[in-house]
Amino acid sequence: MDSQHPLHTEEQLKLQHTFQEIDRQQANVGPIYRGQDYVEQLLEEKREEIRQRLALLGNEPYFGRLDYQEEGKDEPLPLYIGKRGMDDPQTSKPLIIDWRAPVASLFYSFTGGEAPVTYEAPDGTIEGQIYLKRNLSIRDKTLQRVVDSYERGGDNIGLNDEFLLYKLGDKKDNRLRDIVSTIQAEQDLIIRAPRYKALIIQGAAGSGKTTVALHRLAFLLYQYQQQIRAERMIIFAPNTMFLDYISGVLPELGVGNVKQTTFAEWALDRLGGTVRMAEGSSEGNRWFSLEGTRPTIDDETPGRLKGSLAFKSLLDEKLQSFEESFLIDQPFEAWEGRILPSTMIREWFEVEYRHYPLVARRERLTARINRWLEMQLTNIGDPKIRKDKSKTGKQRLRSYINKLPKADALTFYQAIFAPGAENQLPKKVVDTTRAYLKKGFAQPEDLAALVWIHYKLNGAENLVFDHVVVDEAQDVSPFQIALLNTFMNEPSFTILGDLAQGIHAYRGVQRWEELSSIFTDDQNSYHILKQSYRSTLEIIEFANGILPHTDTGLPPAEPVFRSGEAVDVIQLEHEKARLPFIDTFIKDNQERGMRTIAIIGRTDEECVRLHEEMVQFGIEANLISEGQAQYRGGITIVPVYLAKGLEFDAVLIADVNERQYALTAQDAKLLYVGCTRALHRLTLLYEGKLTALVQTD
Ligand SMILES: Nc1ncnc2c1ncn2[C@@H]1O[C@H](COP(=O)(O)OP(=O)(O)OP(=O)(O)O)[C@@H](O)[C@H]1O
Repeated sequence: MDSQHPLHTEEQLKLQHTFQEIDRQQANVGPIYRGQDYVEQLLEEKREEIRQRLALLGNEPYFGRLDYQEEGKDEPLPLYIGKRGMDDPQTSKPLIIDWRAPVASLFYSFTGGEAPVTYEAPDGTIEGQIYLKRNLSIRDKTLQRVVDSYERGGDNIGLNDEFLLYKLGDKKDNRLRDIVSTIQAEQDLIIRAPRYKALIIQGAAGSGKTTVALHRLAFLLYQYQQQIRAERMIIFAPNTMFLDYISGVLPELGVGNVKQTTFAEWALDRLGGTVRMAEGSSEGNRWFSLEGTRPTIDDETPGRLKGSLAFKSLLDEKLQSFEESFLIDQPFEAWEGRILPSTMIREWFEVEYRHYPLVARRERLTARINRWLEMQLTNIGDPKIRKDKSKTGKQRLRSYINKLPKADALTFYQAIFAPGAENQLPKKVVDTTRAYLKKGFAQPEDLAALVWIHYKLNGAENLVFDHVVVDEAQDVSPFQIALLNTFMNEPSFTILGDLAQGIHAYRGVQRWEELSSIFTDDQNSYHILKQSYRSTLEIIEFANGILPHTDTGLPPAEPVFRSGEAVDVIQLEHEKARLPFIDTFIKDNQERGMRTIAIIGRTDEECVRLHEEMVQFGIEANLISEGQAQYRGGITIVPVYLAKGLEFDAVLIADVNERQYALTAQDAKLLYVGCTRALHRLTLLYEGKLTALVQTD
């Protein structure tokens, strides 16, 4: 809509008034309090919250308008919807409605037509009519764009997608962004789903899974503000660089203090420094290298096996028999003739302290025997004899307790893999695990088991989750989810992933049932997101061609109708042509306004080599390697297995010959991940014979 249009002027005026109101309210908040008075400090916390809310509104007060007439009211009212709400202090009427408020759900669920609409409010279902749905884009305090996606009585053809397409056409920087202004109905259902559910979401690449999960957290905090605390919510993501990439979304939504971590970091923290990770446990070397023979993946693959619920049951059995045989069947003899019978010791241990975890029971038992000993000593009149007996008694108590087995997670876990241990586990897994455990190291796939044992032996520290988000959940194991579930009174999970991107199949799940089986039927809630928002129609259709080779049986992703350029698959005449091609690709895309450009390689080694060659050629780029903590954006070289979760305006897959991407499900998943990283442009290069995963006709 052009800026001279009367509606533009109307909205311009409304915006000016809104900014004046925000300024007025900001001026009224009052000065910052830095004193020691407790009540004042509490008030200051509230004031600070208001300051932050108004600051957020000061950038972009709202993004949508819905003209809505509630049943029984005389006329429609314009509702302005923003990231946070703001009331008129005089009338207490809302000037801006928080996008998470019940009535705002209409903005997302409404897709046209003149039929009455309903939404769920705390008091029940509310019915009404919609007259107008308008998107407003405000940047740098100015109104940039006004798009009506519905007007009652109008023809409304094609209007619905216009604003979404305008947003999707944006070029990206190095951060994932919020999507409050264009959340789609299928996404909104997930965001607003009830709290006590284990939501499992299978979503196509680019369907907004990560984004939706973050918006869901913001929603839960709003909806259950009296019951849920941000500090007790946690997001698990695959690596620290990905965490950096998504770290902007929650603050943009005005949410702070939600812990964002990787499973390994969290697990090592729980184990309190008692376990170290083995050198060379890097996944790039183990699973994605092209050197040597490619490992096969089955139920005896260490990650699959140690992540299974069957392995957890095996540990539970071992833990139980450990507990049952924990005590030694011997009385405690403090000194000659002064005996505490073993039946008494067993009574204390098995009855009185039964509810404590093993480590605490051991401590309590020690203290109890010690108290018994002190009692015996008080009966001795002669101080010298008493001193002697005390010395002997304490020494004997120490050695008695030392005979009880050591109850720490690593020692227990080592015993599972000790020679001769009967554990029905495959010999190969037992041998390799024993070798590195002996040196005090663990591999990533041991962490769930170690934390579980630690928790069983020591009891849960004071750790309760109000909600857990697990992103890229196709890569996590049932054992990990079952473990996290023990830190909740009732399951409250958002578990999101895409089996077609299950490149870590050696430790992840192959079917969602592996995770849903942890929960009861009424706790489970399964959703599918088919629509893909990230890429152009051409890129999605191209990637859909690879999908059948992933052997996941998943349906093709559905594109939003955003057409771009054709995907190029280009054969190089000679290796020497590669660098000049990359150079031109980068420059060409930069000229077209692309901000993030990725050159995706197959392995770590290939990317390191390519990076060196590019530097020599005079092309500056950021090389991404495993363990990296930051994602910088700009021009990136990245091995395909680390590109998962990220996105780039333009992508060049550096070599797609048949050796790099063989006709296997695992390679198909890798190539699918690579292709679906691109928003606007995708090119594949190869030398020699093209991979059979790609069809050109
Ligand atoms: N409703 C929407 N409006 C605008 N943009 C959207 C919407 N949904 C998703 N997007 C955009 O699509 C892109 C993909 O989102 P996101 O990374 O959350 O998807 P994903 O399903 O986690 O992808 P992947 O499985 O490939 O990691 C992002 O740029 C996001 O901003």
